[in-house]
Amino acid sequence: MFIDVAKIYIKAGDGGHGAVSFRREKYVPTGGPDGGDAGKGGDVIFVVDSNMSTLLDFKYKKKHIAENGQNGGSQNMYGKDGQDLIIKVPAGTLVKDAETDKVIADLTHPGQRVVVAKGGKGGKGNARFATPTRQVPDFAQPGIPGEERWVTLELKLIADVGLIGFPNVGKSTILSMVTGAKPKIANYHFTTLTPNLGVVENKGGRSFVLADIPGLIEGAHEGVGLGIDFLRHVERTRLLIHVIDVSGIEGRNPIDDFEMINNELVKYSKKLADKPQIVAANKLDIPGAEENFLLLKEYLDKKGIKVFRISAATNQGLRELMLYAGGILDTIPVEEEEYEMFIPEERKFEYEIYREDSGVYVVSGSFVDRLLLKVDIYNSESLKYFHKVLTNKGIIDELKKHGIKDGDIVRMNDFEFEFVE
Ligand SMILES: Nc1nc2c(ncn2[C@@H]2O[C@H](COP(=O)(O)OP(=O)(O)OP(=O)(O)O)[C@@H](O)[C@H]2O)c(=O)[nH]1
Ligand SMILES: [Mg+2]
Repeated sequence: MFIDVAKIYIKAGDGGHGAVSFRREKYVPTGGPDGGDAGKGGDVIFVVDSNMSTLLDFKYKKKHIAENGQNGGSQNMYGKDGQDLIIKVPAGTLVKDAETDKVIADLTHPGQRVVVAKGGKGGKGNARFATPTRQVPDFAQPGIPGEERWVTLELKLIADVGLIGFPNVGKSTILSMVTGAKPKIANYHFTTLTPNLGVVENKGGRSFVLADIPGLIEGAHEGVGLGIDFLRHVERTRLLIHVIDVSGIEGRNPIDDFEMINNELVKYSKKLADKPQIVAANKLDIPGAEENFLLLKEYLDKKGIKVFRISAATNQGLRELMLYAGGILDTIPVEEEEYEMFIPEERKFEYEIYREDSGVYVVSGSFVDRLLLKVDIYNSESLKYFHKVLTNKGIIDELKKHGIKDGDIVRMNDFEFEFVE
């Protein structure tokens, strides 16, 4: 089975909590603080494995969770970091945030590694908060939760040239004749159910990777037949070879075939429809094909589209076609795929300030969410730290710009406090 899309849940490890602890020594009623720092949560890291060719593994295993960091201990004991979780994927895997469909990572070359979910930082132990004026810090930092999200994995085969066309026109036959690939070939529609790849070793020319995908029919963009999902695999090619059966044995007109397939391409993506395309008129060994070929050629000549006369079954014209394809490949610029990159909420420094009708100043956003996680609002020492961060990050100044005065109320999520300069 060929699985080329999968949706999985990933979660990086949570940071452990810093410890609150005091030394106990003989004859000393209360020793100094000795609560240790906690460990960081493990990251979730994607790595390209050249031995993998499908996303099949992800059909059964949906949840991928990295280890949490350990809590800090007394006597300044550090908590251990959680272990990273390595997820292996085949080359050509695009990792997208499932919610926004934005791209998190584009994994193309073997060995490539990308951290897709960051482990949370471990909290500092109370020993870290001791200062000359604060000798008994009775608080420590909690750990930060690890990033978590649902991601969609999409596998796009990495080929230079793609074969497209109606079912049964001879796409797989071409692949089998010009590469070492052994795709299934048969005289019925939808013989090919999953894409096939092969390498064209162009002697005296440029070698390239050729992809054969399942056939398209009218309405493919609405899911008719096998649909157009497989077009994803030719999205990254530089050139399309549009295979048309000019024998007419299936009762269709080759010119209509050409238009119909291109119409489906446009409905899938304008970019794909605009890709350079050459036509391979196939099955010229069948009587009557020649006439149809001439009509098709006249039609395509007017459009400036290059057409080749071939018979895949008898290996006629394939070498010229492949040499031509290899020859123009380098003249076609590789289009850098443009996608909207995903920036995790947790990594943005974002907040918003506004004044409610009641007069309360509201500060909200991912920055606030994160800050509140680090602060123990019932602890005065921790609150001083909180105030310091608000000052350093410019939030106090922002509040003043919004006209805040001493005694006004500020609300951050569930936490309200009186503003005092
Ligand atoms: N006479 C003749 N038959 C051909 C030629 N090329 C392919 N065929 C036959 O056409 C039928 C379909 O060939 P395939 O290569 O499976 O066609 P396909 O386009 O891959 O079909 P799908 O996978 O169903 O989309 C098979 O019976 C082939 O033997 C040709 O040049 N001449
Ligand atoms: Mg086929």
